Amino acid sequence: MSEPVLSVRGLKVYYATPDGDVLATDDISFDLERGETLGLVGESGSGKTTATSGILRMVSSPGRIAGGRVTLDGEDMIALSDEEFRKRRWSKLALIPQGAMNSLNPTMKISAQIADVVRTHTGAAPDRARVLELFQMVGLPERIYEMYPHELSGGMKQRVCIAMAVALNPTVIIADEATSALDVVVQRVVAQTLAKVRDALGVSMIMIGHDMGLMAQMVDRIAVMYAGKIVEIAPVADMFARPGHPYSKILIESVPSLTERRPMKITEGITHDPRNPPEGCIFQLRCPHVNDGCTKPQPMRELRPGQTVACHRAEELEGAHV
Ligand SMILES: Nc1ncnc2c1ncn2[C@@H]1O[C@H](COP(=O)(O)OP(=O)(O)OP(=O)(O)O)[C@@H](O)[C@H]1O
Repeated sequence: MSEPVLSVRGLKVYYATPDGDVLATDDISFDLERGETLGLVGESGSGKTTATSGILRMVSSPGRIAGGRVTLDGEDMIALSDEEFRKRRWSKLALIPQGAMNSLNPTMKISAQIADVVRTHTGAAPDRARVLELFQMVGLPERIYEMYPHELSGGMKQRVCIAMAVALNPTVIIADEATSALDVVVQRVVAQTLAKVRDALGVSMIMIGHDMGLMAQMVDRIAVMYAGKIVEIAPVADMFARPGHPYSKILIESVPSLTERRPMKITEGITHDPRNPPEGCIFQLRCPHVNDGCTKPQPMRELRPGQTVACHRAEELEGAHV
C-alpha cells in the first residue's frame, strides 16, 4: 500500500481543569489512505472534535496538545511553525466545522466570503466564474451570488461551507458532523453532495459523526472512539458484519431499522470521570462482557487483516450480542 496521506500517532489532547487534566483525546493513532474516507464515530464527549482540533492545531486554552505526531503528505504538522502551518490550513487540510453554517458572517455576501478564503491564502481573489464553478460543484444556484446567509436555507448554507472547504483544492477534508444540525432529509442530500464533491476531486476525508447508518453509506473505514480512545478500526463492511469491540456492537445495534423494532442501546453516556479513566480497558465500566482481564491495558491489536481492536475478548465474543 502507498504512504498514507495523513498519519496520526499517539495524539494526546488534554484540557486543564482545577481538578486535573481531562484526557479528551488520549493516545490515538490511525492512518488515512489517499482517496479514502474514514469515519470517526462515538457518542457525544468521546473526543472526536478534540481529536480534530489536535490534527488542525486549533486547540485553544485550557486545552493543549500533550503529545503525538501528525504527518500530512510526509510533513510533521506539529513540528511546523505557526506561520508555516497556517499556510497548510485550507490549502492542504480543510475543515467543515460542527455547526459550520452558523459560522458564516451574516454581514457579508456569500460570494464575498468564499472569495475571502481564497484571497487570504493565495493573495488573489477568485473571479466570478470560479465562484460559480464552486457553486455548481455543490449544487448551489447562480442567483445566490448576491445573497446573504440569512436568505439561504440551512441545507444551502451547509453547501456554501462545503464550497469554501474545497475552494483551495485541499488534500484532506475533515467534516465534523457537517449535517447534524439539519433535518434528516436535508442531511442525506448534503451528505450526498459532500460525497459527490469528494469523488470529483479525489480528496481524502475524515467524517466525524455518531450516525452509524449514514457512515455505512459514506465511508470506507470506521474508527470507533470511546472516552478519548480509539477502540476499533475496521473496513465498513467488517465493522457491520463482525464488529470486534463490545462498544462498536452497541453503536451498530442502535442503528434504527425499518424492519425491526429494537430498543436503543445507548442509554448511559460516558460513565467515568474523564480526568480519571479506569486502569485497563476504557469501556470496562459499561461493558456487559467485563472480566478480570479487562483491568490490564488493552492495546489496539489486529483481529483480522485491516481490523484492529482494543479488546482481549474479541475472538471469544465474536457473534455475541451486547
Ligand atoms: N474547554 C474544555 N475544558 C474542559 N473539558 C473540555 C473542554 N472542551 C471539551 N472538553 C471535554 O473533552 C471531552 C471530549 O469532548 P469533545 O467535544 O471532543 O467530544 P465529541 O466526541 O466531539 O462530542 P460531540 O459529539 O458532542 O461534539 C469531553 O469530556 C468534554 O467535556
